Amino acid sequence: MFKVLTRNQISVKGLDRLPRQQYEIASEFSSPDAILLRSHKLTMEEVSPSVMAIARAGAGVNNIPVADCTSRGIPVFNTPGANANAVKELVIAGMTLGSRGILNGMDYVNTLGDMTDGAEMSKLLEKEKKRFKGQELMGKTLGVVGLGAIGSLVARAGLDLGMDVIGYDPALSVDAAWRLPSSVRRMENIASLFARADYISLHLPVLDATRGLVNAELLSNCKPTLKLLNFAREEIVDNAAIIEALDAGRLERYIADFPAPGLIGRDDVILMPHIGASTDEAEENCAIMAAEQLRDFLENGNIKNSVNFPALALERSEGTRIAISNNNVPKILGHVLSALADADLNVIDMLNKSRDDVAYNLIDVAVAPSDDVIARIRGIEGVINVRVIA
Ligand SMILES: NC(=O)c1ccc[n+]([C@@H]2O[C@H](COP(=O)([O-])OP(=O)(O)OC[C@H]3O[C@@H](n4cnc5c(N)ncnc54)[C@H](O)[C@@H]3O)[C@@H](O)[C@H]2O)c1
Ligand SMILES: O=C(O)CC[C@@H](O)C(=O)O
Repeated sequence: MFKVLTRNQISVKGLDRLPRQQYEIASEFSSPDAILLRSHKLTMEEVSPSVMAIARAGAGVNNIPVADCTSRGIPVFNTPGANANAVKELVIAGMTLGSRGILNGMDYVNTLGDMTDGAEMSKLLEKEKKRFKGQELMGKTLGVVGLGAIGSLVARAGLDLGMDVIGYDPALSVDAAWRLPSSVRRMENIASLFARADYISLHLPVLDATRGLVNAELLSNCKPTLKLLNFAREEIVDNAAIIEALDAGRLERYIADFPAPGLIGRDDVILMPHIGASTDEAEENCAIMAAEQLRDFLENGNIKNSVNFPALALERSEGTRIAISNNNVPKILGHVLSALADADLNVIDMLNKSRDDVAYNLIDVAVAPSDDVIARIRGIEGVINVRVIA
């Protein structure tokens, strides 16, 4: 029986992918095998020694101490693309909310609740509506920073709305480049994008390199009519610089999924309570993907969509599987294979891959290894953890 500790509300459709005959799921366990979470800020103190894997039902993993997990040999999974459409749709809403007097107009209408004369109301609305005039998106330039799962959908939506779309992504994967419409013009640097765009939408992860990326310098070189949308993460923008640019008339509007003190209550700021991925569909997609990835790891040792371990999948063969994480240095696999050979254990199939400082191996042996062999493998210098999968 595997024990899966949940943090946050995880869609039942996802949890149903973990059959209850094999999985216990609860929000309290003293020794869980895995953790399944969303935005909960996880600390290493919460990751007991029994934890073998952590799955994030979502894209961003900045709430998980990934480097510490790597050094403990714990793969961290996420669900790339599973909530991308939900975010894209909210970005489109953000662009229209930022361009038209929709929110103020609705607020105004709600002040008329005491009027009883419909004809009088129509007359008044026709007179007042000029206060809520806005601009169209068609023909404007949309800059997309980060052209991955969400950014590429936003870029495509911009084109569909008749916008010129420019993009910046210094680490674009080959797959993401293939997904991108050819009419999206790639900018050499983020400053060029900021200088040209009427709307900018951020879709990049928080990393050391992206923390505070949108700062006073970038905002000093944009159009004063710029509408900046942040549905990525709060940490990517310098909120003080945003407020300063708005106050100085160097930025027209900030539309974000991350409220913070100082931003709330301003006419030129539209804030949402981190609801980019809050749709039935996205929550289900993320939970299903996270649960399936977790299950394949726990039952077979396979790894898909990990942010710190290599992707690796080996068909199950007869025999017993041994999963080994080790430091990515030479000779460790050789020592492991010697330990197996010395115990007369025949290797049926195996796969070994590395990513940065960590290597991961799946080795299928004909006969179940003894505790002594496993102890010997565990004792090899550089081996992080060893798991026998029946
Ligand atoms: N508001 C929400 O609820 C919500 C929902 C989903 C994702 N997100 C956030 O959006 C981010 C992006 O999600 P995704 O699914 O598109 O991820 P993704 O991994 O598919 O795409 C991220 C892209 O950002 C690029 N990138 C990295 N560093 C960059 C830099 N310095 N400048 C420009 N681009 C850079 C990467 O190369 C990649 O193509 C997530 O990391 C998460 O923080 C927020
Ligand atoms: O789980 C959520 O609601 C937010 C998820 C989102 O921020 C993400 O990074 O995928």
